[in-house]
Amino acid sequence: MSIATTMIIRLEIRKSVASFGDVASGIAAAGGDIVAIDVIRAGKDVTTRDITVNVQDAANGDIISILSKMPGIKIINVSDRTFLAHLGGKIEITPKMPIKNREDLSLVYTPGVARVCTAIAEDPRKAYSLTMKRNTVAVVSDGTAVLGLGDIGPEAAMPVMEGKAMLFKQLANIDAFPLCLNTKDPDEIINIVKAVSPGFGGINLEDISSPRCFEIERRLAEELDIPVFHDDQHGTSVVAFAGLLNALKVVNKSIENARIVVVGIGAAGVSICNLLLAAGARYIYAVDREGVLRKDLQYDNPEWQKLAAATNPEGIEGGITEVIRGADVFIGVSRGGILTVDHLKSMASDNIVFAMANPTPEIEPDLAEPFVRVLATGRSDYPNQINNVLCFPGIFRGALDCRARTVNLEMKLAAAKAIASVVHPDELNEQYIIPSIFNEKVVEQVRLAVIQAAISTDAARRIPKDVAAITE
Ligand SMILES: NC(=O)c1ccc[n+]([C@@H]2O[C@H](COP(=O)([O-])OP(=O)(O)OC[C@H]3O[C@@H](n4cnc5c(N)ncnc54)[C@H](O)[C@@H]3O)[C@@H](O)[C@H]2O)c1
Ligand SMILES: O=C(O)C[C@H](O)C(=O)O
Ligand SMILES: [Mg+2]
Repeated sequence: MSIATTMIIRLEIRKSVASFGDVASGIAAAGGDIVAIDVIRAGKDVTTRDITVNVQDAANGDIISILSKMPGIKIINVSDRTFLAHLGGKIEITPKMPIKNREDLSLVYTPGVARVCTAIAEDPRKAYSLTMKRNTVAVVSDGTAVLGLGDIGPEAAMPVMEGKAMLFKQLANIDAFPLCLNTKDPDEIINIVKAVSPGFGGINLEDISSPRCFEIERRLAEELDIPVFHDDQHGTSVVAFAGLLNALKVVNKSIENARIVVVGIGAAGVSICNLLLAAGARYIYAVDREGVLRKDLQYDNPEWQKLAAATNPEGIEGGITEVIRGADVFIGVSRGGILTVDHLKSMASDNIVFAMANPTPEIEPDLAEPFVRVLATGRSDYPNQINNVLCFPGIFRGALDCRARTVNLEMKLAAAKAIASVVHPDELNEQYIIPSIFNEKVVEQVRLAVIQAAISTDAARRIPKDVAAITE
């Protein structure tokens, strides 16, 4: 699929050798459409210009290669719309009121602020009413499992964390702060998160590689009284389960009898297997690089050891090829390109395939489509986007609003069912098993379901007014 995009090319034209006309005809020849020209520097011999060009993705490379071969032309920089959207970062902090005069200053800052500080010192619970704590989430990453890109480091992880913060704000009005840590040591990560936690109402762990992520989350959840939620584990499993509930309805199969292959038993894969087991699945086959997990093998990773005992009931040996034969469902949370058309052909009829690796799915959707009944990916440019963004804004909105101590299994199952229920049974079909992230009902319904589940499991410390009104 080619998507029209805009690029800005900064180039120097040496006037004695080339003219702007040469540049314009080069761009036109490669299929680009010039929409703006800015003169950055007009020297006697050399002029520097920014040329804004509309192109089809496919033509991108052609334009640059034609221009770079032209005598007298030097390309200084090329930006596309994606890069331009990231200039200087994607979020900022905005005060709720302006400070216009001394009176305002003495309210929000010294001396007025001191009385508020004292009130909180006397009763720390007041942090929820007198600071931003009730609406803040820390998005914490060490940059070790960023999308499917792997260990690219904390600086390189920032654009994803800023993106998550944008989504928290736009979809659930939550103020989220990207915190990318320059350490991979679980003890140090735990200590840092605990140390910064007073200002936050919740902790969203993101893109921390497995198996380290399991211990980090478990210890933080035990030691903090605010919800700690590893999005790649639970956000992903909630959304995958929501999609699966609806996909199974489309093909008229049950979760209890479906043979489900999950590939990539890292953060997302472990949590998906656990949630599906909790929801009644009996035939799960958990495959990682060394093959399918089996009861008769020993694993260093305690999560794998537990899963091995609860999955692969027949003790099948081998890898994807062996377990996908006759399977009803494939869920990929591993890396791009590991699934083949032959794998798909060997599945049961009316098969369901969720190729969720980002940004490159386990199989190209165009390649898979003819051999799959219900197909979903993690991407926004194909139907059925199964991405954890359908979960984390609503689950945190609910958890913050009822001041939940934790996010427990019941809250996750409730969130998944809420997401699935946004697709009305009349609308349900192969191309529409999961609501769009822009569907405003998603956050609203996930929030409500999560609060109700938190209340009924004693995880809530307060009942929001609107929920109290419904339950009265
Ligand atoms: N769509 C979504 O909402 C969503 C959410 C979370 C993660 N993901 C994607 O899922 C993938 C995994 O994310 P994660 O956070 O669980 O990472 P992770 O590093 O914790 O786990 C990845 C696992 O995949 C395994 N793996 C790699 N290559 C494999 C292969 N060829 N065969 C079998 N297993 C293989 C690794 O050994 C590892 O256990 C990434 O591509 C990520 O972008 C998608
Ligand atoms: O960030 C995403 O788009 C989803 C998920 O958190 C991932 O790591 O791939
Ligand atoms: Mg992630």
